[in-house]
Amino acid sequence: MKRPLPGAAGLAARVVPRVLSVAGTDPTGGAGIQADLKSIAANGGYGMAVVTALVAQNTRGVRSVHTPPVEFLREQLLSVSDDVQIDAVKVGMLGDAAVIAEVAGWLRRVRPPVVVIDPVMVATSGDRLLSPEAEQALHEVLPLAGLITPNVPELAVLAGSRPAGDWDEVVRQALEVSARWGVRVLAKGGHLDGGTVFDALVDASGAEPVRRLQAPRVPTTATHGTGCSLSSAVATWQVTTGDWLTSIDRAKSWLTESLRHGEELRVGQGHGPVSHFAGLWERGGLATSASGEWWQRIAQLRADTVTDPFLTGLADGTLGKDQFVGYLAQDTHYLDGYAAVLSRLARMADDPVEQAFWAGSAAACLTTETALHRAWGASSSPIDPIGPVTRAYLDHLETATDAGYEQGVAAVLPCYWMYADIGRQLGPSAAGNPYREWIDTYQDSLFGESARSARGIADRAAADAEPEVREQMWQAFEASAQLERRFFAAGSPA
Ligand SMILES: Nc1ncnc2c1ncn2[C@@H]1O[C@H](COP(=O)(O)OP(=O)(O)OP(=O)(O)O)[C@@H](O)[C@H]1O
Ligand SMILES: Cc1ncc(COP(=O)(O)O)c(N)n1
Repeated sequence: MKRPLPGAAGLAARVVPRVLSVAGTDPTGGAGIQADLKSIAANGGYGMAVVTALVAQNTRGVRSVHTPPVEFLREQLLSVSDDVQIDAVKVGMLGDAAVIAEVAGWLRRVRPPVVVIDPVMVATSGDRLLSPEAEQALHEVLPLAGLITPNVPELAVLAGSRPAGDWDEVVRQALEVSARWGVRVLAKGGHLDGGTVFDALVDASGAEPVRRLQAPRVPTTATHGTGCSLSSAVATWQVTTGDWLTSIDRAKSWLTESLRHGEELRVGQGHGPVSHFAGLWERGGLATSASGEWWQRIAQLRADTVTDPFLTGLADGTLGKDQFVGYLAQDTHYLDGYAAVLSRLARMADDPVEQAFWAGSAAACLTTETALHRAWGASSSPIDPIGPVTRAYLDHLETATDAGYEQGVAAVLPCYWMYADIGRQLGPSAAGNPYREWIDTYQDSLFGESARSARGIADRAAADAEPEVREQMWQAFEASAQLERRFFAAGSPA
């Protein structure tokens, strides 16, 4: 079953896959359950974990393994499945035959929609994580998977052969394993040499049995837990994409990026972990978005604004012409004053990009928007006197900007953002709507882009501001949002 892609659903909330890792532990956080939880989160999922074995290990090797009684494993598995709807399961270290039997029984009963099994046998350090007697017991669990992800030595054990020396042999063994166990195989080539790492998705019963993937080999010692991290990422993606090759491709792009940053973590003296969130940190930073929080806090006000009779009348074209012209006259006063404040911000900004943005916005106010007003017969130097709400709004913008650049930036933001949001919510206007041009101006993608830039500037200013100034920014933002709402209400049909 396909679920909508995260982020692709427009206004709908993003679907967060609920992914369970059934695996062993690594107290240094690079492999096993600790890596799985990071990988699931980094790939957009909600991670859960059932521990099969407690492993005293670090980046250099394994000291000892403690396996809790299988009754307790059963309790953990049932605690999750009795309460939570599980979208995907990743199975890692199983350790011994009794654990394999327990997990296989649970999988047969619960039948999670996505199951990825990483047949963990030996750690990167060379230590065994599956007793040799238990290799046979894997027969019971592997066919329950949608995908298994052996590395070169694990594939050889499953194929009953010697470890493959080259890529063709890896693919031959993967075909054999896929046919014998009736399961899809992601054969991983990380253990082979060469500047490119190969992996192959092999399904002996498929129309295209072998699909190859390749990626540049990252020159790094930080490869501890790559297998764990990859299989969890694939399980997470499979919930939303519904296509194994796409899921593997996305997981691998993320893993390659995470491998590139692993050594920066400086964890341990052996094979260190990959940096699961490096890409996210780089793209999103660590700062929370102040504007995002402010936007949430004015949710009710925004809802009241879009349902104001003035705006609903505009949207369906039933608003009286006089009312609209009266509104435009006030808006012309407003835009004059707003452009003056934006020009002040351009002079106050330290950053040349911000200076140019405010100056460009001021110019756009005076040209594009006043042209729209003129087309509607409202004079560019209106005769209608300035109304009390317009006066109050402009006074507020000036006062906020007197207090400082940060406060001024926060005060001008609602005009960008609420208009862009209103334009988006009103949707494409009907062909016969007399107010079509006005609505379309605010739906323009350039307007949305300006709103995003203004937001970015406000967030940067807030991130660097002292708490007291940040609080004043919020107050300036909220007061402007209130005045936006009152501005529309002033134009509403009596
Ligand atoms: N140096 C590297 N550069 C880029 N990709 C790599 C590198 N090492 C491993 N990979 C990729 O990481 C994934 C896991 O590969 P590998 O064959 O090492 O599995 P594994 O042995 O189970 O991992 P682990 O190191 O956790 O035991 C594969 O997709 C592989 O292509
Ligand atoms: C609990 C546990 N599970 C799996 C691995 C394999 O990971 P790697 O081969 O990268 O060390 C591990 N070391 N520990």
